Amino acid sequence: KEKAEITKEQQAFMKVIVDSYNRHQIPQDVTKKLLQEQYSAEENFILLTEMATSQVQVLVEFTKNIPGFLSLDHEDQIALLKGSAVEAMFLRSAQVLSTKMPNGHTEVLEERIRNSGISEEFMTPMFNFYKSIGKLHMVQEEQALLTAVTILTPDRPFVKDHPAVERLQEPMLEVLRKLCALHHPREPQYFARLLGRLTELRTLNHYHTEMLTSWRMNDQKFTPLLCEIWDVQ
Ligand SMILES: N#Cc1ccccc1NC(=O)[C@H](C1CCCCC1)n1c(-c2ccc(Cl)cc2)nc2cc(F)c(F)cc21
Repeated sequence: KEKAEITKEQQAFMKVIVDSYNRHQIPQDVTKKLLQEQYSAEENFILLTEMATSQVQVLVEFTKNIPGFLSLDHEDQIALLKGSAVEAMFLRSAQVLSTKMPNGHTEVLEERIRNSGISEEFMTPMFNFYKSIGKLHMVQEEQALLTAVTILTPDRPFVKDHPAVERLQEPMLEVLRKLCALHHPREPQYFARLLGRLTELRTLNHYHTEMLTSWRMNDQKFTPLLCEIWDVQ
């Protein structure tokens, strides 16, 4: 019995994460802009760097609210942020695309992204991921916790104190497991499928530098923050 129930302290813990996730939302202006008109590859790239830059700032604020994160070794805090920023961006983008929109909007949005300037070869892996996230119909709490679980991945490059990160990730995974059972009672494998998406997310990590440098335009410009976070320039 007690295995399934979300305890009082887990509820409080989850509230901190979900409130912070909701508070640190980028206004959905990216979808409004993309739905308004088809931009050139140059304009889309600038929009991407703007969105990605504010996404990193939002990610830092969200991460600071994860209970225990600020008591980690400072260099490990940086390593976790650097290691998860791209995945958090694709996870956020997938969640934006899987948001319920008026009829036809999702198709237009997809079309605009397909023609945004990204090289053809990356479309399939990217949209496969977006589709697989969409099919999960995650509730907001699951989205927030999945993002937190992604950030607190112990085996990121340069993380020194793995056990300390695992100790933070474990309670997160426990609450997420209970949430999945609660919101998807008829899908006992839902939690496992959710975590499987994190593996797919890592493969996108692998593509992202090429996605940016092969954007259909010459000499892409990056903000200093993105040069830090993305392995570019
Ligand atoms: N960055 C970022 C970010 C942060 C918060 C919310 C959405 C974000 N995504 C974005 O802005 C980009 C836009 C930027 C303009 C040109 C077309 C893509 N994006 C990406 C996409 C991110 C990266 C890389 Cl290499 C390729 C694609 N997949 C999207 C899916 C969506 F449904 C969506 F609306 C936007 C999406």
